[in-house]
Amino acid sequence: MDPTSSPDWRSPEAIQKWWYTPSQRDIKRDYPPSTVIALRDGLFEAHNRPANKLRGIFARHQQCKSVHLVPSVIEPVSLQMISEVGFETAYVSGGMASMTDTATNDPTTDLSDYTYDTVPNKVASLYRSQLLHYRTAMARGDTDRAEASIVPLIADGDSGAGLHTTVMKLTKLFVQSGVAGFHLDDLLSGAKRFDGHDGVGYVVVPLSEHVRRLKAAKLQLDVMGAETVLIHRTDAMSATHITSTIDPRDTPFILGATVNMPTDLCEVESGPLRAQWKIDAKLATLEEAFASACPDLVATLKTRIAGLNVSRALRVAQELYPDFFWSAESPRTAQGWYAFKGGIDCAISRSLVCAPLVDMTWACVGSYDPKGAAQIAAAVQEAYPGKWMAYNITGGFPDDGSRDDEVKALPESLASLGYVWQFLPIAGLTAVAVGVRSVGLEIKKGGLLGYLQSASRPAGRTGHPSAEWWWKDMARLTDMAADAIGEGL
Ligand SMILES: C[C@](O)(C(=O)O)[C@H](CC(=O)O)C(=O)O
Ligand SMILES: [Mg+2]
Repeated sequence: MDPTSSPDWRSPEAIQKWWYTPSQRDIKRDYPPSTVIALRDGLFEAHNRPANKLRGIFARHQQCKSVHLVPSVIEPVSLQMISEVGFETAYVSGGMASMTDTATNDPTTDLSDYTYDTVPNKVASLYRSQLLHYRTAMARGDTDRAEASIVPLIADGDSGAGLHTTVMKLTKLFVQSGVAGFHLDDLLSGAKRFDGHDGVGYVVVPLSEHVRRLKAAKLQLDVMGAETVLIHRTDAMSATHITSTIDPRDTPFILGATVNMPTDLCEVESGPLRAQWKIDAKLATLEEAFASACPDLVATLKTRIAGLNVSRALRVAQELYPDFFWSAESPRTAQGWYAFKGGIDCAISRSLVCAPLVDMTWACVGSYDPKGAAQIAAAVQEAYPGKWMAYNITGGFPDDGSRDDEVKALPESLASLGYVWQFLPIAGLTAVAVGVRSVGLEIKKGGLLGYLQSASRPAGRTGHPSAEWWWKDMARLTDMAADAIGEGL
C-alpha cells in the first residue's frame, strides 16, 4: 500500500511512533513531527527495501563482531560481478564518479566540484541495473540470485553541495535514486590541495555547519519517510584550515601566531617567504600558547574559556595576562581561511558531536593507523555504545610497506574495535583498469582466440554478462512484453 494514502502519513503520533522504532530511536532530533508533516509531499518516493537490507547487514556484522569489507563500483557490470562473488554492499565513490560521469563530461580530480546530481545519477543507474538483474533471475526461477542482486549501495554525498536547502535537495535525489545509505563530510567543497602547497591540505567548515548539513539531511529523510542510512564523515584528521572560528567547539584546534609578526601571512609572497613566515610565527593553539606564556594561570584559563569561541577566549586570556599575544587573524590565508590543528583529537571531538545525529560515524583517514582507529572507536563506543562505525582504506594503501600478514589481519582487528563496514573507495576503478588491461593484452597477443580464452568463455561459464544472459534471459523478458502488446490489430 502507498504510505501516503494512509492517515499515518500526516499523523504526528504515527511519526513519533516511527521515531521510537529501532532504526530511528537513537537519532537526536530538535524538530517536532508537525514540521515533518508540513514539508511532506503527497507522493511516496523512498526505496526503503535496500536501506532496510543495509541496516540488517550492519546489525548482523555488529552482532557477529565482523567487518564487512567492500570495494566501490563505477558501472553496472562491475556491480553485478560484485554481487555474484558475494559482496553484500557496494560503495559509490564521488571521486570515481568525478573521473567517469559528470554533467560536463570532463574527468577531474576528487574535489566535489561537479554538479550535485552526479553521484545520485550514478546510483540511479546502478540501482536500476540491479532491478534488471532481479527480473532476469526471477525469470529463471532463481529467487536467491534475484535477492542477491539487490546490493545496498552506499554513496558519497561529499559536503552536501551547499547550504541546508541544497543538502535537502541532494538528499531527496539520493532517496529517489534508490541509495541505501550516504555520507556527508565537513569539508569545504573544491578547496582541497593535494600537494600541501603553502601548507594547505584539507579545509573544513565549522562544526556547526557540518551539524547543519547532517540535520538537513535527516530532516529530508524524515520528510520522505526514508530509512536511508545517514553517515557522518569527518576529514578532521587531514584538516589544515577552517573557514571560520565562530564555533566554540572548534576553539581547541584553531592555530594562531604566538609572535607578533610585522606582516600577516596573506601579505607575503608565495614560496619561501611564506614558509619562513610560518616558522617565525610559531603557530600554536590558544591554550598551548597560554601554557608557555603563563603556565601558572593555565588551569584558570581552561575553566574560564570553556564554551567560548577563540575571539572571546582571547579576551579572557588577555584579561588574565595582559601581555599575552596570540593571533588567529594573522596566519589567515589569502582566501581568509584560519590555520587549524587537525588530527585525532579533533576527529574524535567532531565524531562525538555528530554521532547522535546519524546512524554511522566515519573519520576519514589517508592511511591505516591502528592506534588512531582504536582511539576513535573507543571514544565513540564509550559515549554511544553500539553506534555503527566505518573505516576507509584509500590512496596507495595497503601497498605502503605494511607486511602482508598485517594487511590480512586488518579487517579482523577493525572488527574487534567495533567497526562494521570497511570500504575500498577506489577499488572499483582499479579493478576495471586491471581487468580490461589484462583482457586487452590477451586479445593483442592471441587475437580472437585470446578474446575467447580470456574473456568470452570465462564470462559464459560464470553467468553474466554472458551472451546467454544477454540474448536469452534479458531477451526473453523483452519478447514477453512484445507478445503481451501483440500486433496492434
Ligand atoms: C572516499 C572518497 O571520498 C571518494 O570519493 O571515493 C575519497 C577517495 C580518495 O580520494 O581516494 C576520499 O577519501 O576523499
Ligand atoms: Mg569523495
